[in-house]
Amino acid sequence: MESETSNVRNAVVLNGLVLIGGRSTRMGRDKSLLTYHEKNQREHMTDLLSPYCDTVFWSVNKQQALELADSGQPLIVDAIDNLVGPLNGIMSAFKTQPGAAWLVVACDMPLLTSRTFDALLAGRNSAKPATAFYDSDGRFPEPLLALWEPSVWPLLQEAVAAGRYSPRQMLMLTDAHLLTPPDVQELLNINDPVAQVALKHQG
Ligand SMILES: Nc1nc2c(ncn2[C@@H]2O[C@H](COP(=O)(O)OP(=O)(O)OP(=O)(O)O)[C@@H](O)[C@H]2O)c(=O)[nH]1
Repeated sequence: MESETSNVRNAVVLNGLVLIGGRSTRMGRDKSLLTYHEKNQREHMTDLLSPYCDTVFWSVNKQQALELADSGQPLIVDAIDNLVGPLNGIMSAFKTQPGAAWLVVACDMPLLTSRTFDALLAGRNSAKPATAFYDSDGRFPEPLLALWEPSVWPLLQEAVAAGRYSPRQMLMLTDAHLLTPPDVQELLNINDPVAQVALKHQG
């Protein structure tokens, strides 16, 4: 009975969202256009998400929306006024399709593999507003790889109205279901050229 119930809950559309709308000020170049694998990060992440998702969207800022208008790539444009940061992408996705669940990933996690996504999907608890991993210190949720359920949408709206804009805070406030990642190294963010060079030397 339990598994039947969770199957019914999981019958909602699951979309992918690759966050590429950031400013990349620390990197000095658009992080989503960096190439660590055969394709740049925005395309590589799309390939990783595709097997799990009905449609994979790129979460873009308004300038990128103009540049990518003819790309054929499904886009979600930041639509929340005065909100800069990844939460704008997540909120805008729910605004577009409130009834869908969203598998959201940042573009700057080049070590992610399907092993981590398999674990997230296998550990999904759709009775909770979100499922995510503990980050490298093992105490807090990693904010930019998470599966957000439709039930989180009103909670996000309330939080933003109260002036809270951090996805990590959202996961904590909403009592997200948290998992231990199969390999915490895969959650590494590469935000600046020093980290990028260190990664190259490491690999
Ligand atoms: N759609 C959207 N995505 C964002 C926004 N800000 C950040 N992101 C994405 O969220 C992820 C994490 O971004 P951060 O590293 O915190 O910020 P950033 O702007 O990319 O980089 P910095 O300017 O160096 O802080 C990346 O995948 C970004 O592309 C935003 O305002 N809108």
